[in-house]
Amino acid sequence: MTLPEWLAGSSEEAGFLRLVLDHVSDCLVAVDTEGTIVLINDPYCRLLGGEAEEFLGRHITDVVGPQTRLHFVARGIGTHIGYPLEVRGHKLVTKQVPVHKDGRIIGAVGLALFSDYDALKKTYGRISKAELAIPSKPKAWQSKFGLDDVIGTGPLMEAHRDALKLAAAYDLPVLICGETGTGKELAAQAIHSLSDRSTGPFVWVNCASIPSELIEAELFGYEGGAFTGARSQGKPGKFELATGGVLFLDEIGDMPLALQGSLLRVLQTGEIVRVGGTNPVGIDLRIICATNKPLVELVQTGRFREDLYHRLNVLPIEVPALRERGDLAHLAEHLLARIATRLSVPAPVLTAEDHDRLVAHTWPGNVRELENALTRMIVTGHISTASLDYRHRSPSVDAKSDLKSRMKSEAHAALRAALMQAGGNKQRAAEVLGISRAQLYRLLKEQSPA
Ligand SMILES: Nc1ncnc2c1ncn2[C@@H]1O[C@H](COP(=O)(O)OP(=O)(O)OP(=O)(O)O)[C@@H](O)[C@H]1O
Repeated sequence: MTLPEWLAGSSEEAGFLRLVLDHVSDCLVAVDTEGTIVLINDPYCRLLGGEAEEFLGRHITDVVGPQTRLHFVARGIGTHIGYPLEVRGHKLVTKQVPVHKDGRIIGAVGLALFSDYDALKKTYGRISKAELAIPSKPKAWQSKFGLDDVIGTGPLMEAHRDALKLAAAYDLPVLICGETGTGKELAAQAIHSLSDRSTGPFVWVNCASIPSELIEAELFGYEGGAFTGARSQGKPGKFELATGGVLFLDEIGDMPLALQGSLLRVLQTGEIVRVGGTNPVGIDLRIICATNKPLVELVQTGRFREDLYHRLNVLPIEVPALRERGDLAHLAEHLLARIATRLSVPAPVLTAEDHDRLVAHTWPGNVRELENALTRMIVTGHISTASLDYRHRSPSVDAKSDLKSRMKSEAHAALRAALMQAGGNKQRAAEVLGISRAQLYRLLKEQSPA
């Protein structure tokens, strides 16, 4: 092994350290903050098929390949554990950790946790068989859906699935547009699941629902004591949590203008600064945005920054509205089966009359509305869609109070169905309905006798 000056030396300790590093049977490499290799042990040199002198002083990506993240780790994006890497035809599972000195990051070390992928798979199989609990990423960070969950037939849906596959193949920003409930979040999750970042987190932020005074701290994190009520040890923001994966910015059209400026700066510099902090932290993530707002119109009327729009709109995806898709019957059958399984009841069969009713409706709430109507059908035995046509009808003044009470009772029926579907879990029921927890509690309160 050849050591950099700061590790080289003739003392007994330095000699012993060199031997230890070479006798570690796993590959080990260290870089400085520029990503330049400053240390590499014999096992790694053997895997690379060369001598240490050939590799020292070169950038890690030149030697190991572009998919390594060690140079980002050396710039402070955090630790990667279990990061898969293919080096000269060898599949490794690595751990990449920053090296600190006097409270500052001075580089990073990459260590192969497993150099033999097949052996790892066999070990994993044995562990799974023994049903040992393997700690997993928190559920909220994982994408739950893949391309197979995007149900639909016909040319529009085929083109949609092709667009998702294309977006998954390139590590570029994606802007997903479409009406409410069309499956924009589903599309974002499918892209993440299909992409090279699938082992990284999928972190979701709803730009419309976070109070504007909290949104900076939520996105960029904060240092301890940054403001009244802040945790003393500080908190990482969504950008940091999404390191190595995808940050999904839902309802981007509702992002306050001031924050749009901050987001643009992050995208330009690739760094964030926590609220109350001074040190920039490098970030490595992919941004996927979604909106049901006409973003171009928002740009024209000055409510959305044009420069940010162009940064985000690299790979645009338009999710078709349900009424345009032409595959309603197919989708309905599929969803009915899925909901029935979730509720542990047999799936009802749709009659010709049911089909007619479904096709006659315009589905302003798209697939989410269809899911809810079908859930209600399972619970009540009949399809009720009419009152949800409110956006497409103009009721007379006399009809308004009747319409209001019918909408209320529809909302309560939907609430009961969603609670059943979610096994009584209110958070999940709110998600099923696409409303906030506070709205769900309001509905529950309305429903309960005074
Ligand atoms: N093609 C599809 N196949 C199966 N399920 C779908 C499809 N599209 C949407 N869904 C389902 O419809 C519901 C709404 O989807 P999603 O939350 O992705 O919509 P959205 O467009 O992000 O909604 P919003 O604009 O209100 O945030 C989810 O339960 C989702 O699984």
